[in-house]
Amino acid sequence: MEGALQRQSEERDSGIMTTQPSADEVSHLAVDIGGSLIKLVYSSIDPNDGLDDKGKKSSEEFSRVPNDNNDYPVLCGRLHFAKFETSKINDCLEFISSKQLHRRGRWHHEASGQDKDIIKATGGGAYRFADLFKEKLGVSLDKVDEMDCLVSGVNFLLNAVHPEAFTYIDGREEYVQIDHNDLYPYLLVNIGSGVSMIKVDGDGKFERVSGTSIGGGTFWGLGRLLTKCKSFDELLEMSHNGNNRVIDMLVGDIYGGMDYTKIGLTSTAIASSFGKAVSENKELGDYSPEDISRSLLRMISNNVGQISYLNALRFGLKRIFFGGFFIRGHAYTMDTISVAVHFWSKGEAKAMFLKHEGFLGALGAFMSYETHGLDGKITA
Ligand SMILES: Nc1ncnc2c1ncn2[C@@H]1O[C@H](COP(=O)(O)OP(=O)(O)O)[C@@H](O)[C@H]1O
Ligand SMILES: CC(C)(COP(=O)(O)O)[C@@H](O)C(=O)NCCC(=O)O
Repeated sequence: MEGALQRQSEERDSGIMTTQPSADEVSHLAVDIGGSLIKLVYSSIDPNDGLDDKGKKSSEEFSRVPNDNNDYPVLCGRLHFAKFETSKINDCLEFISSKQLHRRGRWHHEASGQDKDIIKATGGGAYRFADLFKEKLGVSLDKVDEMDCLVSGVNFLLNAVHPEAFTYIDGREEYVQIDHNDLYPYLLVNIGSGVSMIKVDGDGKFERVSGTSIGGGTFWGLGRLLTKCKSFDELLEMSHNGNNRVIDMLVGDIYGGMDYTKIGLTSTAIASSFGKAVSENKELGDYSPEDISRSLLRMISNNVGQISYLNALRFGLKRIFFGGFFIRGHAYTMDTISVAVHFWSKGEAKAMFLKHEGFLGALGAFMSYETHGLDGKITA
């Protein structure tokens, strides 16, 4: 599959994809309504669909073929992904309505009328916005647990999609060959608005072992307040050009430019995030938004990396998969998390990232059509 899905999904911030299946071809829609973003996953059956005007793939094909009875399992055809800001839920509803994604097409003529008006939904918004979906689209949300969805989403990706997981070391993405016989246990760290850490022992076998409220929402919320930037992408973009050393207090700042070798800290290690702002007689406006964004991104990525490692250590886990839209395939974020995991584990644990990072929950909800057998099979 060409490029990272992250890049494809960025093109879809407006919710507009290059090609759309017709309503007749849409088979299933699932939504994950989080604290910051709504994620949609829907499938279409037409094999020609999903190609943009340049003939490139704009969505992902999952090649489950009809079974012996000539039935199509839910997860067949082409999957489409879209996302919206949760604060713009009306745009999302408009998108679903204009594409008739909630009206399953000709493949579902045999599904009962009641089943047709139900869509699988996960995330807190499945509760918060249930009435709105009913009012605006006339559909009921069949709620699926968020943690269940994250785990089934990631297990599906790790087992069925290659390449999916990759490491990010010294500025290089390297895809990881997953050994299906040696996948479990692992730690899944989902960095959404907040952060959940889940020890996964198998299909449907997991425990949420920890979490932190210092996550993607913190980066975006604090960043917006401190830099006055207008979008998450702008904030992330600014971090590219920033220098965290302007604001962060380094070990060298405290130790007169020296390393603190005895406890393994180099002079360039951050001793205190944002710590320099205390000792300098400067106001917020004296710092560049780029430097602020860089320090903030580094602080949060480092913190998540460190807590993740500590939880991996707690349970003797060597592999940590990071998901959630905070990552956004962003080089500096992945680098900071990788370095934190490497540093704290002394190279024992490995940070891995996922191409479909932000769609784990939505994919899990999508797959629950199959698991829960809402209408299970589609007769061709
Ligand atoms: N376009 C965007 N708008 C807002 N936040 C974004 C955007 N893209 C990435 N993010 C980041 O992703 C986080 C949300 O990640 P996500 O996995 O969707 O979590 P949630 O389910 O809580 O919405 C935000 O808190 C922010 O850090
Ligand atoms: C409550 C949540 C599961 C909601 O998921 P999200 O919308 O952030 O993806 C998540 O924000 C979280 O795990 N927060 C951390 C709470 C804590 O453990 O302190």
